Amino acid sequence: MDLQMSTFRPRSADPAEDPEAVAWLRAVSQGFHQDRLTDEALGRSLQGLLDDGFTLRAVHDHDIPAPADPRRPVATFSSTDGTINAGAGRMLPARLITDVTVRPSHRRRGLLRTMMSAELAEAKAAGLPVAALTVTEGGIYRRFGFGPATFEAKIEVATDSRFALHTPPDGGGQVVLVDAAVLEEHAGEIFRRYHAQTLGSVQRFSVIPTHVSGLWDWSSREENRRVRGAIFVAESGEPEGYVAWEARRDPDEFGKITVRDLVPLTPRAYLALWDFLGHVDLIDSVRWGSAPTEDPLRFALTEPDLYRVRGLDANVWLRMLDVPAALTARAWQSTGSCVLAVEDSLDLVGGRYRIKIADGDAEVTRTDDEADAAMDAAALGSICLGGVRPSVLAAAGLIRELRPSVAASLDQLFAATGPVWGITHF
Ligand SMILES: CC(=O)SCCNC(=O)CCNC(=O)[C@H](O)C(C)(C)COP(=O)(O)OP(=O)(O)OC[C@H]1O[C@@H](n2cnc3c(N)ncnc32)[C@H](O)[C@@H]1OP(=O)(O)O
Repeated sequence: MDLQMSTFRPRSADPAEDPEAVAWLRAVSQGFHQDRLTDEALGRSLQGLLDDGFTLRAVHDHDIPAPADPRRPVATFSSTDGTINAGAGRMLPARLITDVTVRPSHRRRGLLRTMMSAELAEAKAAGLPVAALTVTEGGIYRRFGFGPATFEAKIEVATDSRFALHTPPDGGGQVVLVDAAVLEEHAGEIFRRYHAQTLGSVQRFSVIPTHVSGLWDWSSREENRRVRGAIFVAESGEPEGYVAWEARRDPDEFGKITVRDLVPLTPRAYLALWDFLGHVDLIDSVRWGSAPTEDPLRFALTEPDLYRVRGLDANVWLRMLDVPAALTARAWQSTGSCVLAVEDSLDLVGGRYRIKIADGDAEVTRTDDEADAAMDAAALGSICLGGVRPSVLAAAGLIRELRPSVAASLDQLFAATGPVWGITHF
């Protein structure tokens, strides 16, 4: 095999003018078992990559025998830069990684490792404090120093005649049904405000409003005409949240709603949107895969048993690239200090760090002082936003206490400034 890795940027949204990016996109869709891409899908994908400033990484096998096409990459990878809300409205810059595929004929020969190592080294050199990704399989990325940092609950709520809230929306605002184009128009701005105020949120790519509205479904690469949408409009006339969903129903049976996206800006918008979903006729259950892990809805229901958690998934995995930059970027609420020893098999952030916290800020410096606890880069990625407690990772064997019971004081030190919740998938 004559394998060669390259990086490049898409040049045009016209598939005819960018065969290199087209071959790359075809390889990605093959890797994720998606349908072959039409010209329209290629054009939209290229436009999305251009709009969001993506860099594409590819591995080509120049020795691949005919009739295989040597211009089609055998491995793909892409990245761009975005932000993660790190509390109190502070934004943590992040290298966002996606589109990772390796052709079945070339798997388990180290191509992912080669691409990931190069990407992380380049992101660190470019000054990014962290890298982030969402996973297809949880077993892949810890070895590269990624730890799960934010979580989302898969829930199912029975919406039969028992559905009622303790405090039904009081008339201060209204949920209105909207057409897909109207939902698309508002979804980007509503999410932008959600991102600015929600700890753990990751910036979304520009194609998402079109995707959530169903006007162009990013998975099926065609319009999804089943999607419906509603916006909660406050008394002031300001949109304060939206929900997009798909309903499915067999004749003579009650149907089910699957929420595609639900973005509330206020607690009252959240409850009003749920009150709406809970009272859709001919529907007896609503499923959603991105509920907050501490969900107010469970407590708002007069019959809490209507609320069932079907699963708890990691949303975003974080990889430290610059520990002082990452930890000083987040908001803190306690006072104190600790020394952490960080081990890193990729040699990007290994070492000992003193973390001093006061008045909502951290001062983080390298030190030779004795450490209070030791962990790998992935464990630090998990606890860095406050979405995972250090004592839980200590109990899991992923943080070693070097002073008795230090994990409990690390819990206090690293405590988040609010609920940690992410609803971005990439
Ligand atoms: C951020 C995202 O894009 S998530 C999407 C990930 N992509 C997919 O799921 C698409 C389908 N899968 C694939 O294309 C490939 O199997 C990949 C990309 C997951 C792996 O690519 P490969 O080139 O085979 O991985 P590579 O040979 O570099 O393996 C690196 C290490 O990861 C391990 N690994 C690779 N895939 C997996 C897996 N699915 N589960 C657990 N471990 C894995 C390897 O054993 C190896 O471990 P080691 O170096 O510690 O011994």
